[in-house]
Parts: sequence; C-alpha cells; structure tokens
Amino acid sequence: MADKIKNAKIVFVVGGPGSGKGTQCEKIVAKYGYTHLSSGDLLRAEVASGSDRGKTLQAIMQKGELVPLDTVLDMIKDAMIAKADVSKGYLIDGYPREVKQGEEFEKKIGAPALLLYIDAKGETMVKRLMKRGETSGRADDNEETIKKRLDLYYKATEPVIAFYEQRGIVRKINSELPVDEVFAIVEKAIDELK
Ligand SMILES: Nc1ncnc2c1ncn2[C@H]1C[C@H](O)[C@@H](COP(=O)(O)OP(=O)(O)O)O1
Ligand SMILES: [Mg+2]
Repeated sequence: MADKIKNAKIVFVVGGPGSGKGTQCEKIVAKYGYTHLSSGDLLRAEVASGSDRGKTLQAIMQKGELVPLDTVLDMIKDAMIAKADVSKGYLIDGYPREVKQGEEFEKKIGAPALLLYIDAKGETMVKRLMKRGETSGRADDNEETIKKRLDLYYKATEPVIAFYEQRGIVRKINSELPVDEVFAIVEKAIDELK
C-alpha cells in the first residue's frame, strides 16, 4: 500500500548524466540514513535479471533514450514501499527526467519536499562520464551515447527544474567543486528540511 509512504520525506535529485548525483546520494545515505533509489540502478538491475522486460529496457537504454514512464514509476514505488519501515527519507535519483514523470509521481506517490539540482557544465559531465566508462561497464558510458543523453537532459529534464522552481523547493548545487565541498552545500539544503 502506498499509504505507508504518504508522509515520507521525498527528495528529488536532478542533474545531467555524470553531474555527480550518485556520488552525493551515497554521502547523504551515510550521514542521514535516507534510502537511495536511483532509477537507472533499478532499471539496470532489471536488465541484469535477464527478464523479458529487462531485454526491452536494455535496448532502449543503450540508445540513450527514456524508458516508458509506467515502468520506472512502478519500480520506484515498489522499492519505496519495501523500505517504508526503515527509511528516514527517500532520495529519488535520476527521476523525474521530464515534467510528466514528476506529475505522475505526485499522483501515485506524493510530493517532493526538496529538489537538489546537481549542476555541472556539459564539458565537465562528458569528461567525468568518459572516465567513469573506463571501469563502469555501463553500455551507455560511451562517447556517442553520452552525447545523446546530454541532449536529452537539456531538452527534457531542465524544464523539470523550472517546474519545481515555481514551488520554491529547488536548491541549486555547484557540482564543479570537489566532492566534499559539493556535499557541504548539499548538507545545508538537507538540514533546512528538519
Ligand atoms: N564533484 C566531483 N568532482 C569530481 N568528480 C566527481 C564529482 N562528482 C562525481 N564525480 C565523478 C564520479 C564518477 O566517476 C563521475 C560521475 O559521477 P556520478 O555520481 O556517477 O554521476 P551521476 O550519478 O550524476 O551520473 O564523476
Ligand atoms: Mg547515477
């Protein structure tokens, strides 16, 4: 039942590919005990399971495109419910990727209290992803797919930030800085929530 998570603290973590979302989420989990749900990780786990759904997803992700909304949202919701009894809050990482995804999330789950906008320059993101690609084994960490993911980010995801800015819940985080300095800014935003 979704009732269990209705009053949970929800934080959307939005930023381009390679901006440092996962890196910051890991640090938030360690300090605040939040549950980190990366939509990409959930999808990659489904691919790794070898299911039919996973095979369809893999083909889409390899092209750098967005997977169907209902699939991602159902996976996030199931994962949230599974952690409802132990979670101090939820970090929703890499979702919403487009405004429609945010609207559906709010209809089916609840409203975010905060949106962390992890902001880095395009060239920084490309550099970090190329480096990550040396060891990540991710099918989408290659030059051609990176370019498509960045284009899609600017087109579909930046409007998400504008959408939530109207509500005053966006905190822009300069992710060009070293990891610990970025986290110092993140901490301030999370502490404001209490
Ligand atoms: N502030 C920072 N300074 C330098 N490198 C960073 C950084 N934040 C993250 N990185 C590195 C770690 C990864 O190898 C790569 C991408 O980070 P990530 O957390 O996996 O990004 P995302 O989850 O947004 O795709 O960049
Ligand atoms: Mg990530």
